[in-house]
Amino acid sequence: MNHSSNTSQKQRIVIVGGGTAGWLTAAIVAAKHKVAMGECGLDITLVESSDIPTVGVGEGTWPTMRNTLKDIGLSEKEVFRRCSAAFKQGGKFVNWVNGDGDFYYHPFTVPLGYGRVEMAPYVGDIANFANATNFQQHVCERNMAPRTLNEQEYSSAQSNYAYHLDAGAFADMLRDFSKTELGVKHIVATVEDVAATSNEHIESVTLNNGMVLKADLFVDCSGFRSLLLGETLGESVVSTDGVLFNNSALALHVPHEEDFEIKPYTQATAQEAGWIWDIGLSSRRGVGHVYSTEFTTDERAEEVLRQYVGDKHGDLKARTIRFNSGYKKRIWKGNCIAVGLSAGFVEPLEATALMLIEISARYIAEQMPLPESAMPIVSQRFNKQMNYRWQRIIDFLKLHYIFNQRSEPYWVANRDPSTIPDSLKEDLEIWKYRGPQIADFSAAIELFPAASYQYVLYGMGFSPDFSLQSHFYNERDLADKVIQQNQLITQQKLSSLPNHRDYIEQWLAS
Ligand SMILES: Cc1cc2nc3c(=O)[nH]c(=O)nc-3n(C[C@H](O)[C@H](O)[C@H](O)COP(=O)(O)OP(=O)(O)OC[C@H]3O[C@@H](n4cnc5c(N)ncnc54)[C@H](O)[C@@H]3O)c2cc1C
Repeated sequence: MNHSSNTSQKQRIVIVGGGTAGWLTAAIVAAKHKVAMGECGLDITLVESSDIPTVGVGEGTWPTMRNTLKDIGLSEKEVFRRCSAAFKQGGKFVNWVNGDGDFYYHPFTVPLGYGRVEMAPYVGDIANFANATNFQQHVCERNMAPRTLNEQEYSSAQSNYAYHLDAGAFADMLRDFSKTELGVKHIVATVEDVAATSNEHIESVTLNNGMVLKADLFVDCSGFRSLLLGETLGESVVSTDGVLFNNSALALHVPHEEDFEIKPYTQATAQEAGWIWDIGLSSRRGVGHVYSTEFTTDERAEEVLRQYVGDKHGDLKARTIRFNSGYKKRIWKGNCIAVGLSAGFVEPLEATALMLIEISARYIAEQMPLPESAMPIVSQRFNKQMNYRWQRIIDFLKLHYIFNQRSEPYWVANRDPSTIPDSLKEDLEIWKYRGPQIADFSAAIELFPAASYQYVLYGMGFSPDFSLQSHFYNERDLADKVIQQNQLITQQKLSSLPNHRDYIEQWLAS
């Protein structure tokens, strides 16, 4: 059967892959164009194999996911019900400095006074920056929800927040909603052959049920394999080898203990040759060890993970995932764009992958339908933006490693100056004298604001020498007021916000 014979003036998008990337892309594009109403110029088909499993991890999001889900038309309560979701208000990094129980937070809410007064020079102990300028760390340490039951769903008026979601359930929910509400066509079959007329143009994909699908745009969401962009069009990978060392992960689903709390943040605990993520859902925890096989063995990595979760979970089966850390040089090539793992992957330390999927899908939605003649321009612009974003992500992830004082070979190698990208070295050279400022991140496509860099850098104890510009820092009164105001806001939050688990249970019961 040749679907191209089904002539219409609509442009056809074929998405290969039904993991989170495939379904999020389908949902975002279909919702934006109101495909279900049938009047737009797009036709979207998603084909996924029932024989090739999804990666099944990826449970921490960015705050951007709130608007994404809202725009798709999903009720937040429904998302919580179906995906055993919980709130995420930031990341807590434990043992990243010297491994003796030290920790710092990267909260999602910016420091108080941000954009008005540079607070760092006025905070006595720089490592205490997040605590002195932001309430969210205090709220997280007490396992509180980001809002009260009186507030509307999706309301982030009190605190910026994201989600922890069951990855499998999330893709299933997006699939059901995309099919029933958004007009996305779904084919369960395996792509067996990809016909390309050049290394810039995919003609069609042939499925194991005999169907041949043609499209104006093919979206490669086939996961690490990158069937279309990588295998067929041969696009090369920009590797992060020598900068980010991790290439493996072991993942576990850990049942909750009795009387459990749900942590409203992702905890990343540094280990001898990697780090362990701990993500609280309402139904269980997702726990995994990300590590480098250059510095440890799989057996030792599993031992470390099992020590972390404790003996009582000794019967849980861990799943090993290998990855090549890096990203495709051209993520949109000809009539093929890769979204998700097929476009690239680096260790999930700041949960950047789903956010990049949201950005890519939104870009597709904004550009399509598109005459073929304009595709080279649009793809070139996209590639330029994505290259910049990937480089910024790599720099930001590396930042978490370079001020460690740990003695294990993995950590010593991680702080070796030869492993630090030049772009990050340049930033650090400036920040030595004044710390990261908003103007350093002025690109419209910037991902992490100066606040994120401040939380991580200062949290690790990096203290700029503010003396060269001391004449700028004559706002002690204002800064003291901000610190006092933060204490007041913190007290208000601590006395009004509910416990995270209680909130979810009561909200879902109402
Ligand atoms: C250890 C780890 C932890 C992570 N943690 C986070 C996190 O906390 N936050 C975050 O944002 N991201 C995280 N990620 C990334 C996140 O998991 C992925 O970005 C997300 O799941 C999207 O995956 P995907 O859809 O691209 O690929 P997959 O889930 O692998 O899906 C691939 C799809 O392609 C289909 N397919 C493949 N070949 C064919 C074929 N020939 N024919 C038809 N269909 C085919 C498969 O059936 C499947 O449906 C993590 C990743 C890893 C490895």
